[in-house]
Amino acid sequence: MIKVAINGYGTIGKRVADAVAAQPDMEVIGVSKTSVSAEAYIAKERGYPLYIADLGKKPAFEKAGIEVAGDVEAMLKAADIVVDATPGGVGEKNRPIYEKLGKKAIFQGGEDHEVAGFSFNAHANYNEAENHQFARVVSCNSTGLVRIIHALDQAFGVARVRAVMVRRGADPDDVKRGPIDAIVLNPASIPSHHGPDVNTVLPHINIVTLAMIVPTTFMHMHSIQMDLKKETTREEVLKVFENHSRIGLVRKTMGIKSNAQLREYTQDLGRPRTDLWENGVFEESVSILDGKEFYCFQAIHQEADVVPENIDCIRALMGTVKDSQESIRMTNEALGLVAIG
Ligand SMILES: NC(=O)C1=CN([C@@H]2O[C@H](COP(=O)(O)OP(=O)(O)OC[C@H]3O[C@@H](n4cnc5c(N)ncnc54)[C@H](OP(=O)(O)O)[C@@H]3O)[C@@H](O)[C@H]2O)C=CC1
Ligand SMILES: O=C(OP(=O)(O)O)[C@H](O)COP(=O)(O)O
Repeated sequence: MIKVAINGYGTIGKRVADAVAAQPDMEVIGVSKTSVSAEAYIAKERGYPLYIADLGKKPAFEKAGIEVAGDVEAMLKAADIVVDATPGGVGEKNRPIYEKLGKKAIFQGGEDHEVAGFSFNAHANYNEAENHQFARVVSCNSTGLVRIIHALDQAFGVARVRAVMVRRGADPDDVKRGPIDAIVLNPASIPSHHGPDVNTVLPHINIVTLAMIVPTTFMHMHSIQMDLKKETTREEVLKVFENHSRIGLVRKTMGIKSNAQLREYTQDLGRPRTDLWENGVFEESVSILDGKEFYCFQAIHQEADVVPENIDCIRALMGTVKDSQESIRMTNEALGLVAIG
């Protein structure tokens, strides 16, 4: 069993912890936080040993009825590998301790590529991970882009990508963030960081991205155009998506035309935390013009799509499963991830 520590038990960390616990070849040896809050009670409820960054805060946790197993360093020592899901920028500060203890670590998209020196996506570059000590799972938007670009690149070749990201303003629990009544260009300059981020995994792709944020909390929406190298048809493209285990199709007949309806659907499916782990490509939007111009809209659930990627990244870095498709299959089966559509 691979012993996994999750440093940072927040939006991403709590999902990764549950995903690790569901795998047949992994166990959660601890999760960490800095302060007493609702998520500390969830860790207790799930039976995950809770470690804290500053042992000086132990009395506050104990007063709240939450047992503290030790400090973060103790957690790291007990682990084979750590998933660092601390807020963006903190991972970089944590890197020296992983180096000191000689632990493998996975960083998230809030860190720069250079923090790990290797950026990861299970379908695109699983086999390049072995022998690395560090990897970074690219951000939620970049993960969604890499999946669809790589799939079409494998099938038809991709000459160039132009994409617009309409990004959710905040996660559902993030009461301090906005916007409440605005469409904010984020950034106003072009390109947004997503294109260069895609290039950390797929360096040969010609891509330009634009991004803005809007007052929603559930899912980003992408408007994507790609020029393909080989002529194809809409039907052939849909087949590629149907055969991809992390690209789902929001069928026309479902009548879903928004993130809100898609959320209702994942909730009704009984997905944990309503998570949409796969890309949600809107079938009706999938278009091929002049044989080579591809268009679509896709929804990306920001809290969820990186979760299975973190699980595959654990196996890829540990070198325990050599075949990417086998790891992806194991992860999906343990999560109950059967792509929608
Ligand atoms: N949320 C999203 O939509 C996505 C986020 N990401 C990336 O994932 C990473 C994590 O983001 P997210 O989960 O949203 O962040 P959250 O703020 O939800 O969670 C961060 C967690 O880290 C804990 N923490 C903070 N500092 C430390 C520390 N020094 N040592 C140990 N634990 C610490 C916090 O505990 P406490 O609250 O007690 O301080 C909290 O549990 C970021 O890089 C982000 O960019 C990637 C894809 C999507
Ligand atoms: O990784 C994400 O977005 P990104 O792909 O736009 O960087 C997550 O939605 C977190 O983004 P945030 O920095 O707006 O919290």
